[in-house]
Amino acid sequence: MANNKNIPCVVFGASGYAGVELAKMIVNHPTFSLEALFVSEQSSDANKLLSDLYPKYKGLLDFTLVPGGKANIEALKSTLSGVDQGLIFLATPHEFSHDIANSLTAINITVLDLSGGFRLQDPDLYPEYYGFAHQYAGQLSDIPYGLPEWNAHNLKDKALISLPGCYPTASQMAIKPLVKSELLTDQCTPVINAISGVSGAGRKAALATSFCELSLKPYNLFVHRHLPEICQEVGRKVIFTPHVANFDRGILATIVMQVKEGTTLEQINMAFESQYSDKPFVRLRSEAPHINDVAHTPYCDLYWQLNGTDLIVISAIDNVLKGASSQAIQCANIICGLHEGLGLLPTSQTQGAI
Ligand SMILES: NC(=O)C1=CN([C@@H]2O[C@H](COP(=O)(O)OP(=O)(O)OC[C@H]3O[C@@H](n4cnc5c(N)ncnc54)[C@H](OP(=O)(O)O)[C@@H]3O)[C@@H](O)[C@H]2O)C=CC1
Ligand SMILES: CC(=O)N[C@@H](CCC(=O)OP(=O)(O)O)C(=O)O
Repeated sequence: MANNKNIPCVVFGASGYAGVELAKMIVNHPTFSLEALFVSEQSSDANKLLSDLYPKYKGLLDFTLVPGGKANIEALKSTLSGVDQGLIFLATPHEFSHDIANSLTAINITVLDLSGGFRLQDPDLYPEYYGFAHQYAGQLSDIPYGLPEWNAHNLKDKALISLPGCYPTASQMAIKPLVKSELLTDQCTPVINAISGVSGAGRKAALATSFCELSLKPYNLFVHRHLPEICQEVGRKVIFTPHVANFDRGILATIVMQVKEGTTLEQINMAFESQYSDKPFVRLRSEAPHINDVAHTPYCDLYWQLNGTDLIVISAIDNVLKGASSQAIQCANIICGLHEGLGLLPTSQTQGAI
């Protein structure tokens, strides 16, 4: 394993919630080095230090936020052109990622997109769920989906990786083991009720997410853009109702499913254990997780209970970490041939690094 910080990393959207977490994890990573941080060309935060926006990171993240105009992006490309391996993280709005990702891919550079710009394989869904027509329709089915517990084998030597959405991460981690083990009835439509902290809406203030306005509310019933993403990845119809509540971090998803007649608790335990026993970021719990068990951590906590043929699975993650930034670092580690937990877990747990 390389010990030097010799893999340059760039973050677009660095001033946002996902971006600042990426910057922090890269700075603290033993092998990645922070090369540059970008915001939009017109950003009111351009040329400030990231630590000006987040004073708790004074001394750690005193990096300038570069405005992403054409000249600065061309300069970045020329800086990265000679590197052996480099990573560009896009923690930017969906349409911006869609527009810029292909122009950043280059020999020895992998672009990891945290937005939904490339998540859906069916381009016809983009106008309805994302509000723009996809210009790279032919590419979509070849772009690996960065859910490492399921797709680690498919991430290396790729120019562009598309990271899952936050609700889809929590949902798939709960549903996929049961689909793989063929324990769900053919008719079962998983019903997902998920509650997210308000950081899921991003950093820019909005009336609907202000402290006095927000309590706990369902939103985007039947039309949320994560609905087709979850269906695509679990291979069956689901019913998904997102909620947002007045806490800052985390998602707790409660998922109701029907298993086949005669299915035992042992079979369900086995479905989860066989998939996740060697996965360092999944914790199979003996009691229902709370949001605060996972907030500010890179873990997905799972718990289930069976009553006859009715199964409830609870899945909890930090939306900004396992739902976005730490998951991107997990993927980046895998892409670079490192232990997936490097920089995220205690060193004693990442000794198997290549
Ligand atoms: N927050 C979460 O829980 C999750 C977020 N994601 C995804 O990650 C990405 C970032 O999310 P999040 O950090 O929450 O968002 P924020 O709103 O907190 O941050 C967005 C970042 O993008 C920059 N930005 C905004 N508009 C543009 C533009 N036109 N061109 C370039 N940069 C721009 C912003 O800076 P400025 O406006 O100053 O330029 C800011 O740095 C999004 O795609 C989101 O969908 C994925 C999963 C979970
Ligand atoms: C609470 C809240 O508003 N959550 C966001 C989803 C979080 C997220 O960022 O997901 P994407 O990567 O798909 O954008 C929403 O519902 O739009």
